[in-house]
Amino acid sequence: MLKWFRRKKEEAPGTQPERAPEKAPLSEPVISQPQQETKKNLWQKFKDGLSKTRERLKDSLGELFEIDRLVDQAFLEELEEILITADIGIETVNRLLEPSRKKILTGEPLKVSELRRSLREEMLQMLTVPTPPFPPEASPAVIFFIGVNGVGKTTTLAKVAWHLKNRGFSVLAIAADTFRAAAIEQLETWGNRVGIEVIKQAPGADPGAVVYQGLQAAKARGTEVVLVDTAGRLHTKYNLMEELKKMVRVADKVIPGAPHENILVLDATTGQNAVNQAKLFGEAVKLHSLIITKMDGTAKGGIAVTVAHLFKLPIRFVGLGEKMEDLAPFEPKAFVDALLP
Ligand SMILES: Nc1nc2c(ncn2[C@@H]2O[C@H](COP(=O)(O)OP(=O)(O)OP(=O)(O)O)[C@@H](O)[C@H]2O)c(=O)[nH]1
Repeated sequence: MLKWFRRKKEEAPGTQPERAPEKAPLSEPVISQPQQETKKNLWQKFKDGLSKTRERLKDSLGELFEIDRLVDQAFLEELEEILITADIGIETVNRLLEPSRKKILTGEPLKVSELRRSLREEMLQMLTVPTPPFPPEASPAVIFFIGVNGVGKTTTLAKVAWHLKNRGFSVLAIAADTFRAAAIEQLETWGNRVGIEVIKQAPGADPGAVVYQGLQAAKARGTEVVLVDTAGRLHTKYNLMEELKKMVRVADKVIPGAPHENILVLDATTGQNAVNQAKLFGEAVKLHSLIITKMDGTAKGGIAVTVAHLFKLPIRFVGLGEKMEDLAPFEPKAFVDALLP
């Protein structure tokens, strides 16, 4: 749990700063005592946040796994059903149980304890996707927050900004959801709370123009990380995707290679809908990673396994509440341990 975010280069011993620290906090150690405490709390939060999903799985799986007998077809079917109720999609469940099913089909004896081990291994493997450093190693690192309305994009952007700021990065946010006036206001409120600058224009302005202005500002100020809040709803799906593509083009024009990370934000409570959203946005722009929000309020946490499996994208963080500190880095092993009995 120690490597949430990559360390700032200037804080690594023996390396020269890329840029002189601008403010006092930048010279402070990355992990101070209170932050260690926060980490411990977050670790607990991560487990607590998954409790609804765990309870759903644990009770039924616990019962099923209780006696270490030989597994048969009926057992597999029951297991399949239980996994599906935690919102692990059918395709993913099939993949998770494939090695066990093969054994049964070929008449090879398979004990419950072996199946349990295999399920754990398969799930862990599915969730272990190569995860590049965060924030990306570019200066400024430009990160787009993408997703449909209400999934928690703005809140999550603020949480990430808060964590980055605590780790000494200079951060700027761009309010590129100009479709809804309230979205701009919401980001501004969060910006004040977190203590970061928010670049905005009037509601209805061209989001590409806001991105352009924001990135120019970041370049001029030497900001290290730029977080871009994008729209989740427009008049039509076509417009939404075209607008997103345009913002990407603008970003790349101002800072070649930007955006360096497009994070798709998904709401765990929407279950399988998340799969359609990932498909839709993935068709429009390259997605680099996922953040799954509202894990605290759902028994559908299994959706994390499904999206990681289907889209082979790393899950950066999970949202565990509405406050700034309610964001935890996603740890595949901890997730599997917390979920399976
Ligand atoms: N319980 C819980 N609530 C969350 C979490 N993340 C966000 N929320 C809440 O979800 C609601 C929607 O969050 P927003 O950040 O406004 O979502 P958005 O995707 O930016 O939505 P638009 O601005 O409408 O596009 C808010 O009430 C948040 O407080 C989370 O991890 N857990």
